[in-house]
Amino acid sequence: MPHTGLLRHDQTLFRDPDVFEPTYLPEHLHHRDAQVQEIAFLLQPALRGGSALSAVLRGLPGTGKTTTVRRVFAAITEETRRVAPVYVNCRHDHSALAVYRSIFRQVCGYPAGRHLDEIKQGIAARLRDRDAALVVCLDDADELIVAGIYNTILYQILRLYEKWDVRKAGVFAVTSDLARNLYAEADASVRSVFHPAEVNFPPYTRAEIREILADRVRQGLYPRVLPPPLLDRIAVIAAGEQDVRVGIDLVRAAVLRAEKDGRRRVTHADVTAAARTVMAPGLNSRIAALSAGERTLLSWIAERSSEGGDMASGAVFEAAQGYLAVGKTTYHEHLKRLAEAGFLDLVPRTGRGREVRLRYDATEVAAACRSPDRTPKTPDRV
Ligand SMILES: Nc1ncnc2c1ncn2[C@@H]1O[C@H](COP(=O)(O)OP(=O)(O)OP(=O)(O)O)[C@@H](O)[C@H]1O
Repeated sequence: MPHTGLLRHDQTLFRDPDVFEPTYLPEHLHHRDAQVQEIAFLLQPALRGGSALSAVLRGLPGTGKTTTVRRVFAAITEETRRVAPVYVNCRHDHSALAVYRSIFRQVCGYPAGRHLDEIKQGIAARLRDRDAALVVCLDDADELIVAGIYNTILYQILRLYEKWDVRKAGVFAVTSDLARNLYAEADASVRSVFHPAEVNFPPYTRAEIREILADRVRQGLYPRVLPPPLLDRIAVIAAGEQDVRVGIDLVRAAVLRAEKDGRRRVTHADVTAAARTVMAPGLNSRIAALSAGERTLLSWIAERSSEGGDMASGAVFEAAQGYLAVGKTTYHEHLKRLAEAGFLDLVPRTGRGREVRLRYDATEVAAACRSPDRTPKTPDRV
């Protein structure tokens, strides 16, 4: 791509647009060595010809659970046929038939028929032929709980060996809901065969997110399209959201905006506008879900924060007295709820008390509090 003048309509800033797609599997997995090792360790017995082990994988959205499992599964598939790793997205496949059809397609290599028993029989026959142990990753397994089939699916997969004379299967149940205990959700008959190890995926730090994004930018964009300070800014926003996916979406949206205007470089304004479209819908609907009291307090905190006021929790309470009719207990309950809902952090201070720190741009929050059902208006800055 030439580097002078405006972009022609047939030119693009994307060297490889696929790397910004949700289904893209990155070549290099950053900062997940410990988790890769734990999963590889759990697969060892099956690789040596024994039973597969199970695990529960936990971590907030965008902490790399899916990517890590898919990377390890891809490596196994290249290496051996003694383990049959299968990935099921339970958001898409949340009926028993859909789950088994997905398993069948991946184990057998062609689409399944319509009858559940025949599908299970087909899976078992292929596993026996290959002398392979089945390992099923149930991503977003919570969806199976909601659909009321979590226990049935686990029970049937984990006891497949009894009925069909195959090696014992393993299940990797994945959740991004940290309040959910996928082991406790299993009933007694399942727990007698489900002894999952727990693999945790902590949120990435800002520096880690920046590194992941820098890698993606190097692969997906032409040089100099995204200036480093803007990449820093995007990493800060994504780290605030504790979700690398937000960063990837922001890069793509900002570059598309520059491309649409025929420019060769992303600007601050592009990132601001991208942040509005990528994050505002979520912010608005979450603010709309707050109680009136919580929303009023959040709006007050946003205004105080944008004016540069003292954000010590006690100072915020004192200052709010002339404005909000809340007692201390209610104030602390509201604060706790706002922190749990991810709008702010309560950061311990040296000395006493805690500091109230907004996770979002204060102007965005104040605007969204005023009209939670509409996209907030923000000045053109990042
Ligand atoms: N360590 C990493 N290295 C490179 N890319 C990563 C890494 N972790 C996450 N990503 C990228 O971030 C995005 C989100 O990752 P992923 O889907 O694996 O997260 P998740 O924890 O499964 O999220 P969810 O719970 O919402 O399904 C993907 O585009 C993925 O490629």
